[in-house]
Amino acid sequence: MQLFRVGLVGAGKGGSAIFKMLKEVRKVKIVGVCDTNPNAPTIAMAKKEGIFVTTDLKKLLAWENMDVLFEATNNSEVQQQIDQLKAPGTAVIEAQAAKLFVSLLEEKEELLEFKRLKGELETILNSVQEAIEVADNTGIIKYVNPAFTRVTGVLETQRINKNIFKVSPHGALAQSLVSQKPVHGHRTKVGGSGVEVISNSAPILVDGKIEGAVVVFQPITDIIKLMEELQKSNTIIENLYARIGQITGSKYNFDDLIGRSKTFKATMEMAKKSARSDSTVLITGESGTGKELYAHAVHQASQRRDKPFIKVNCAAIPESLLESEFFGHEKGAFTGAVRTKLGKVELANGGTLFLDEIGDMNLFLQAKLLRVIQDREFERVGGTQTIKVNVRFIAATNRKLKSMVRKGTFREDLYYRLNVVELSVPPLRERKDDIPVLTEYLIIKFNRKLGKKVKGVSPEALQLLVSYDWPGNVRELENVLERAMVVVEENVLTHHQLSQYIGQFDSLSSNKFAEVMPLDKMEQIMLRAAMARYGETLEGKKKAAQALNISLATLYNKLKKYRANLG
Ligand SMILES: Nc1ncnc2c1ncn2[C@@H]1O[C@H](COP(=O)(O)OP(=O)(O)OP(=O)(O)O)[C@@H](O)[C@H]1O
Repeated sequence: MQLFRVGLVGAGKGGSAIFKMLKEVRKVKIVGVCDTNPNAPTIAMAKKEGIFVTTDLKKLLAWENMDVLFEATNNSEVQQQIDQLKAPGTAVIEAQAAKLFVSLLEEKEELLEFKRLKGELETILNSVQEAIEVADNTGIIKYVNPAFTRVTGVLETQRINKNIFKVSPHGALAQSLVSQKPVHGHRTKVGGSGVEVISNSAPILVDGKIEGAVVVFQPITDIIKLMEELQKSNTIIENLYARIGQITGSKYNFDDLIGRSKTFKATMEMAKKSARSDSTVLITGESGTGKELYAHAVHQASQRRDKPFIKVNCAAIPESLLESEFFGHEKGAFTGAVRTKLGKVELANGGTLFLDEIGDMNLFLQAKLLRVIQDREFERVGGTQTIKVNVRFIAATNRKLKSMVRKGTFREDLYYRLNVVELSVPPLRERKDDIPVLTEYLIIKFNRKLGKKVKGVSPEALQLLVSYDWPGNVRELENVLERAMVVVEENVLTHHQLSQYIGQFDSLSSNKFAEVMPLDKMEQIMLRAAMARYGETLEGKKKAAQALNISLATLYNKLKKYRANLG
């Protein structure tokens, strides 16, 4: 900013008034004050401000680059001296004209400030994405910004000087002019363009008097359409989540777990305790001991009972699909990913994720699972967005995870993350007291399923069941009883009937084949053994197919072929 360098001669009353006036002007710098009286009032004021003061006029006039000199002595001798000695570029202004000089300076400054503001405002108005339109208090349109034309397709020349009450009588701008109040979120079509917009307007009030109004608007066709679509999608998602909760809720509760032995009761106690917390649970135990049943029951008794219970069988899913099965994938993440798919982790949000056969999970996925358990967040395959979830984890395995950790096939950190609460389900041979009650319970269950009226087992039959070791645990007991009940005519199961089915698992698994037999017979025996071991459910068949190293489809074909013989 260019400063006017001024000097003052005469520091009396008049000089003092000029001094004060000049101090208020931003563009003025007082370079010196002169008075023959060193005690004149302005001399003290100037000294205080660090301004040069002198009693010798020559010294003040020696300032070369002084633009203006104010003469406030009213002394003609002094005036003459000034005329003789001042630098040629210095203008002399008498005290009476000081006020005029200052107001001219101020006006100039205001003009410059106005120009600057106008420039700023123009830049803002030109660069905003929203359309802006201004009308005066009679409704004549005075201004539209470039975005107005971009949004509406109406040229500035077609709009300026039109009357808003004619071109957009129902718009927000017209409303604000009439009501002298702001209008918010007004949805309308811009007159003459048909473009749907959402607008906000406000009156322009100067000293309480309406001078016009301004409206700012955006095209809403796209925004609203997208919002409506989004709202629809959100409703669908909410409904689907509710449906997932209903469909995937756990099927069993603690009442479905039968037993009376001490070991059974201790396991139940532990399981019930874990249901009251939200900790991760690792259920261990041999195949068929009821690990999955416990997982369902823990979820069912927990706070999460109304939320999904999602099961992943880590052994049944091909390794290549496991990651996407777990975490889902984005559309186009890989060939065949035609749409975005939610993974089991996401589906289980709010509820429980049951990781069955966790010992069969590969190391790569173990690392990914660890992150979800630790941070409760993950990304879909092919996705970049981090998704947060609130999931409780329950894992189960019949493998010895600790020795897998030692061998390096199971991550130690994951093992400890999973094993917050360990629920170890003992094999049936270690809780033989449970066999009579389980038998009773299963007979009732199969009576219902098969439409039979079996009352129980004979004392010898019970003796047989209790003395047997049940390598396939409760599942094997279930299979033996069901097979016997399918064919039984009487209402009591005998030793003879049960002994036909009992032990198949044992003899087959201990590989006691002495005789040579036709291969198709051997195949039948193996099929029967696999079905006895894994059960007739879809899960069981999947496991059987895996154990036999054939596809599920082949298993179904073979079962169909040998159905008559398999009984
Ligand atoms: N205490 C029990 N009371 C009633 N039924 C039981 C009990 N324990 C197991 N079962 C039944 O035994 C069968 C096998 O149980 P489950 O599938 O839970 O075993 P698992 O330990 O998960 O087996 P795997 O390791 O092979 O997956 C199921 O039909 C289940 O209902």
